[in-house]
Amino acid sequence: MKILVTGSNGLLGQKLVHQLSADPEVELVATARGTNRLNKQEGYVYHSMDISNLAEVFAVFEQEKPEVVIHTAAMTHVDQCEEDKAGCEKLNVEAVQYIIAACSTFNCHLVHLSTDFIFNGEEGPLTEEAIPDPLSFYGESKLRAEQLIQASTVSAAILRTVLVYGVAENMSRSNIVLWAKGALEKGDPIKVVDDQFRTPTLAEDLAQGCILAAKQKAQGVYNISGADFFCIIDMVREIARFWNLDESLINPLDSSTLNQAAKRPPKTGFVIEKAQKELGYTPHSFKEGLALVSQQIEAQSKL
Ligand SMILES: NC(=O)C1=CN([C@@H]2O[C@H](COP(=O)(O)OP(=O)(O)OC[C@H]3O[C@@H](n4cnc5c(N)ncnc54)[C@H](OP(=O)(O)O)[C@@H]3O)[C@@H](O)[C@H]2O)C=CC1
Ligand SMILES: Cc1cn([C@H]2C[C@H](O)[C@@H](COP(=O)(O)OP(=O)(O)O[C@H]3O[C@@H](C)C(=O)[C@@H](O)[C@H]3O)O2)c(=O)[nH]c1=O
Repeated sequence: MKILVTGSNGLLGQKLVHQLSADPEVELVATARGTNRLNKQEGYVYHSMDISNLAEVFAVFEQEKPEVVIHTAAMTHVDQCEEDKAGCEKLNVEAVQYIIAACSTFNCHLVHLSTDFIFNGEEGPLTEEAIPDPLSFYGESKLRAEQLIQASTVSAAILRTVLVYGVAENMSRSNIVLWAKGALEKGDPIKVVDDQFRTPTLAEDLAQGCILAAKQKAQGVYNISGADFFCIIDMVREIARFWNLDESLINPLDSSTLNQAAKRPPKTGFVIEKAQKELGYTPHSFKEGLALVSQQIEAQSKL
């Protein structure tokens, strides 16, 4: 099966490249904007592909004719989306229309990535049937992308995920596990919200969910996240305990005092039973996820 991945330099994109390039059933085409930033460059084909350039998207699809595309690329800095709405619209909505058009022309199945930020966070954990009501422009853009896919005739799965964490190379965006670990190791006091609730997702688990959906050409909406539901401050305390760091450096904070440009939903998190039953999705526990991250950090430090 030939699978094309967009955004292969990103956190999820990198995990997909590592898993799919080692899979004998898969012929992998990795694409990202500009150069390939991964150290591993064997076992797959790479094309520079800017998802906001319709001609480039069509040229790559024409040349490669993939059977499935896993569309991970997006503007993922939530505050940047609020401050640059036109840029966000271009990447998170218009570019999705280009991917839909390419899938339709080349008869390609689409696996699309979406988010818990399409919800208002009044209650959680949420099932696939929960009613969207985004609080931020990022959430709104991702919801409109979902609606474009649902209104199209392409064969597609929409995978919604939550607060992804993990280690990758040359990352353009950090994540809470690396951020909290880094600060606590330096002995810096940190302020952590005690009014947001999530089911954090190990990047490797999300990649597994994408690959299961791709191979089965799953259709419809699936929640793909971790199974452990946390208040963010408790999650950070767990990070401190895992690496034997000083928990007294963690101070509670009310979200409203963070002064972020975009509002975050207070309580999300997902019920993942549908993905477990229908796709065979088997996420790690948060503790197992931290153990994997720890091994990867050690391996990186030996390079
Ligand atoms: N991270 C999270 O917590 C969550 C993520 N998601 C969704 O999951 C998906 C994957 O996220 P994740 O891997 O964590 O995010 P990253 O920010 O790590 O990766 C996104 C990638 O998209 C690339 N990109 C941006 N613009 C373009 C473009 N014009 N053409 C091609 N590539 C482009 C970026 O490239 P570059 O590196 O060059 O900037 C980046 O590598 C996204 O769709 C996101 O909305 C959903 C919920 C939670
Ligand atoms: C900056 C900061 C964040 N936090 C908390 C708030 C939040 O719950 C968590 C992560 O905050 P960030 O601003 O890094 O990430 P954030 O933009 O909230 O993460 C989101 O990313 C997008 C792409 C998604 O789709 C979502 O699923 C979501 O997880 O850390 C603190 O507690 N203290 C802080 O100083």
